[in-house]
Amino acid sequence: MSSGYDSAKQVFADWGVDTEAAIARLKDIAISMHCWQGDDVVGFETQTGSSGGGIQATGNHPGRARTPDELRADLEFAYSKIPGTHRLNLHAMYMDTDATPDRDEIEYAHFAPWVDWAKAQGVGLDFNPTFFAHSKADDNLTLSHPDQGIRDFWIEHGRRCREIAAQMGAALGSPAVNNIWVPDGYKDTPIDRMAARRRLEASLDAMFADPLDRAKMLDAVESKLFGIGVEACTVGSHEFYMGYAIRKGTLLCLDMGHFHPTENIADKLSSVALSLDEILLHVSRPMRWDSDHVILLNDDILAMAQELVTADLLGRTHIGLDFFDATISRTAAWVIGVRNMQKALLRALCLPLDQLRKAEDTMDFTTRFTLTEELKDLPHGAIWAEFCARMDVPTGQTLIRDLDSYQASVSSRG
Ligand SMILES: C[C@H](O)[C@H](O)[C@@H](O)C(=O)CO
Ligand SMILES: [Mn+2]
Repeated sequence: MSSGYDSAKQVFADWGVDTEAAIARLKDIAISMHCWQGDDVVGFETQTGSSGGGIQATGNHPGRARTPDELRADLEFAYSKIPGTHRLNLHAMYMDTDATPDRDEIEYAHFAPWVDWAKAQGVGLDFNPTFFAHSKADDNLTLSHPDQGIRDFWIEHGRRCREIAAQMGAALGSPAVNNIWVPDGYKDTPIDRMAARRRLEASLDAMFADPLDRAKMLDAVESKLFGIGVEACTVGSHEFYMGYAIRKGTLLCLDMGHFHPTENIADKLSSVALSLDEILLHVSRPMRWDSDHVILLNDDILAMAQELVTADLLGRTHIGLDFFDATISRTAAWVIGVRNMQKALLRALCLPLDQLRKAEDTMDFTTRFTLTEELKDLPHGAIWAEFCARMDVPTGQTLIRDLDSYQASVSSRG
């Protein structure tokens, strides 16, 4: 234990905060790190279409993972610099097989190498059907397409992904969240939004028709405000999916990049949690038209972590990340992004909640205000450094050197 931690621990203790309890709690929070930051959302299929689904990684920083083995090596490096044990969020387009199944033909065997790897690494897996980057998604319509044949193709893809996720969860002893995001929408104002939304609802119902064991997999649905090419209407809007998730008992995925820029996503947690058992987060950072910048330790992330703690939602929220930046080291993006989420959680876990609640409950807003501002001066960095030291991961300049040297080792990739 460092003397820096000793004195910081005492500072927090003087505020009534037990930093040992905070560290112990943080150690057990698994964050689902998304595979797609590692290769700019390209995937390992041979069959693709022109549709990017309105999402796009920009930049040409060297070192993009081109194979499952390269991606796994990068992931292993990233996990080795992140304190704790975490999860991997895999997309269906990242199958690892010599076969070339179309999306409506995929099977668990095509992902078995990922499960073997996850078992060896001690990480859990989450999963996502891929409803974009395919010729049958080129209209930016999939589950809500007017053509029944196209809808059936994607329903079959979704069904298979649920089965695959359930097998992953069974193999790893922890339920895999299977998250549905479809790019469906219209560039210009549609005449019949209701028809499109009825089609999406019917397709989801067909996909979810077989109940699967919640100990093995959990269904989640993800809304979006707009994307490139679907500026006028997104069929799977927030209201659509919130209603759907409540009625059908699925998880609702709140992606922080999928709302109007002035909306406070942290504020939504306590509202939706009253009507939902579990929530999935895609922690992200929107900027202008993009919904997926790498997360900073900024006010939005701090607020999100604070809500998870103060509303007691950590036990029923699955924290996933969703960003992709190809202008910087992809492994550094993962490491710094996950660590930022953890730092935000640590700060939230180190709040003197009793004092803050008491001030609010007694309408003493001056004290609440004074407390929140004075607390910003507490030595959070020393608690974080101690956590990293105990978990045997570097901080500061050592971390930067490690990130740089790994990046140098992958820079020659073509
Ligand atoms: C690749 C992911 O499925 C995707 O980012 C989705 O979660 C999303 O947020 C689309 O904007
Ligand atoms: Mn997302």
